[in-house]
This record gives sequence, structure tokens and C-alpha cells, in this order.
Amino acid sequence: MAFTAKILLLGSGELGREFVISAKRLGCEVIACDSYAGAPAMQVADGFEIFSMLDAELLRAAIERHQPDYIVPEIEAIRTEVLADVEAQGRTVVPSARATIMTMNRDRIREVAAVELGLRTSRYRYAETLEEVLAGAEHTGLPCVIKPVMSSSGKGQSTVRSPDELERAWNYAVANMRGDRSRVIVEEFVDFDYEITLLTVRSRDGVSFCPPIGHRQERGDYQESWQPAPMTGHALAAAQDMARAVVDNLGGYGIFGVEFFVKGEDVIFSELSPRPHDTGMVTLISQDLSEFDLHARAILGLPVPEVQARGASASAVLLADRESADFRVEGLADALAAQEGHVDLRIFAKPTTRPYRRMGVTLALANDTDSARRIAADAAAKLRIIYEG
Ligand SMILES: Nc1ncnc2c1ncn2[C@@H]1O[C@H](COP(=O)(O)OP(=O)(O)OP(=O)(O)O)[C@@H](O)[C@H]1O
Ligand SMILES: NCC(=O)N[C@@H]1O[C@H](COP(=O)([O-])[O-])[C@@H](O)[C@H]1O
Ligand SMILES: [Mg+2]
Repeated sequence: MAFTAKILLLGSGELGREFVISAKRLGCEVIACDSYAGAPAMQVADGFEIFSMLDAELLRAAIERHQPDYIVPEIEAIRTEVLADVEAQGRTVVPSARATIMTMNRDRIREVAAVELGLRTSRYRYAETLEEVLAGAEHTGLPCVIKPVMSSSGKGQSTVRSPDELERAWNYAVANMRGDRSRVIVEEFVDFDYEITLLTVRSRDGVSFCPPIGHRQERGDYQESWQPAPMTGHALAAAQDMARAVVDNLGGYGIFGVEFFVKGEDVIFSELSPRPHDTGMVTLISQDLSEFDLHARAILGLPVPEVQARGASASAVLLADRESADFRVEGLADALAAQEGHVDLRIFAKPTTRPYRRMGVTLALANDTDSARRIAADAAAKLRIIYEG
């Protein structure tokens, strides 16, 4: 078959699945990798590989076997040294090996943003012992947020409000971190008015932005998102300037989800994903080209036109509440029968559930973001996970 390009996708969750669909529409061949069988992106890809992407030898072997034109990371937990090696040998890593290394480690990206680029961030300190955690909290003040430097989706993260909680937060972070570096970041708690993801595309046409996405998080994990997030022109311009500086520093082509906290007119850089962002699933309904379409176009070196927004939109998540390998999702007809606005959904068809695992998302398009949020949340509430075992 005459495919446009061959892509090795490292990580095959719900974000990967939508990316595969976008890439397939442009004629690509995609091999989806993850550590378990039946992952969402594997269900729609041309081929799949099941192995731990943290294992350098297995990762190298998969790259050798498939000889991809593009290596597209979809998760953070990847042996990024291998990506640096293969990039040095001439392979294309999306957006760049450097971007994957910097963003996998909170301390590295924080140094780029706060020190090298001088962007506004929360006050912070790193800590490798309980004593350093205590000193860090002295520096930031309380409340503070403690996170492993290697983690995502809020894993190992806690907010500390009184000094006697610091030890528990340190132990929790170390117990839930990824990788082998017992290192945390102690961050000043930012009492923000709202937080946003600014989807930023770096392509052959330069840097462009999607309208800002507002979102609400619980346990460090996203619950609902909406677009456009209302913000002043001044605050949006400040966020765009910071996002541009960061993505130009990281380099390469693709979409980035740049996260900010906003308080009044102050815009504070938080972190970013060098790939589609979970809160950006709202673009599946809100834009003519979704974040996944934009990622695919940018990677392939295709033109990236200005995004056409369809209107006020929102997404809301469907979460599991227990462990099961025998379950089904019901209520799709009820969820899609909203009387108002347009409603759509994605069911990820993951093979197992666990508490708080994201199993699906609802999408709504309405006259204003408040209505879109309400419609998306109502639709999500009509979806039910029926556990058989
Ligand atoms: N310093 C802070 N002050 C206030 N809230 C914070 C702070 N740091 C994190 N949070 C809250 O926790 C959420 C998750 O934090 P962060 O994005 O750093 O974690 P993450 O594990 O990388 O999440 P993801 O991988 O899903 O983006 C933020 O979106 C925000 O709601
Ligand atoms: N915030 C990062 C994020 O949303 N990542 C998305 O979740 C998947 C893992 O889900 P799982 O833990 O349910 O397998 C990842 O593969 C990616 O699609
Ligand atoms: Mg985040």
C-alpha cells in the first residue's frame, strides 16, 4: 500500500486513538504501542506492539523493526534517552527528543521556563529529602503543592495546608512517582481565578494558537473543559507570548498544550505537554480541525490554516469507580438525546476499569460556554458503567 508516511505511536490511549484517526485520514500507516493489549489507539491502527516503553532495549527494537518516518510520543513514561539517540541518528521524534525529555521532568521544564526564559511561574524549590521538603515549604509558604518531578495526571500530587501534613505529602509523592529519582517539586499554591490550556501549534507556517480552553481539575486530573475560556485581550496576549517562547525553545513541529493559571491580569506559566492535551478533547467538537488534526498536519509538514471555531463548546469526562475487567457502558442513547445544543461523545473501550480511570468523554456545542458545560455534564451523567465482575 502506498502510505504517506509511517508513524510509530508511543502510547495508545484516548488521545492516541483520535490522533491515529486524523493521521489515517491523511494516508499514514500507524503502529500503535503501549504496555497492554486492546489499548484505544491499537483498535484503530494498522498494527500494534505491546511492550514497556520504559524499557530501552524493547523500545529500540520496536523502532528498528518498524523503521518509522515519525516517532510520536503520546505519553510521558518513555525511555527518552532512546529517543535522543535515534534522533541523533537521523530519525524524526515529535516534536523533538529535547521536548520529550524536558517535559517528562518537571524540574527540567521549570528551569527552562523560569530561569532560561524568565517566565512568571509559582515560587518553587526541589527536594530530595524530608528536610528539603520542609525547607522548600518555608520558601514557598503554605499552602503549597508537592508533586513528584516525574508523574502525570496528578499522580503523587497533594496540596499541603499545615506543616504537619508535609511528611505525608512527601511519602505520598515518593510512593506514587514514576522513574527512579526520589525528587519532588514544592510549589507555592496559586490561588488562581481560573486555569487554561493554550493549544499552540508549531508548524512550517510558524506558531499559531487555538482559542484558550478553560478547565476544572480534581485530584490533579481534568473533569471538564470548555472553549473559549473568557479572558481579557491582555491576559491572552501574555499567555500567547509565553507559549511561543516555550515552544520555540523546545523546537520541532506539532501541537503543545501549554498550561497557565490566571489571577486577575496575572498569567502564570504552569507546565506543558508536547502533544495533544486531555483538556483539548473539546476541540473534537469546537473546531474545524481538532487538536489531533492539527498535530498530524504540523508533524507531516503540511499547511496549518487558522482554526475555524464552531462556537462555545465543552467536554465532560466519564470516570470508572472501581477495578473491573468485566463491564459495559450504557446510556449512550440518553446521553445523545439532549434537547438543546449539539451533543457527541467518545467511548474509549479500554479493556479494564480502575478507580477514576477515564473511560469516555461527552462533547457539547451550544450558545454559550455555561450552557455547553451544563449540557456536556448532563450527558456524562446519563452514561453508566455497569460492572459485571
Ligand atoms: N501550584 C499550584 N497551585 C494551585 N493549583 C495547582 C498547582 N499545581 C497544580 N495545581 C492543580 O493541579 C492540576 C494538575 O497539576 P499539573 O498540571 O502540574 O499536574 P500533572 O500531573 O502534570 O497533570 P497532567 O499530566 O494531567 O497535566 C493543575 O491543573 C491545577 O489545577
Ligand atoms: N493527562 C494525560 C492524559 O490524559 N493522557 C491520556 O490518557 C492515556 C492513559 O490513560 P489510562 O491511564 O487510562 O491508561 C494516555 O495514553 C493518553 O491518551
Ligand atoms: Mg497539567
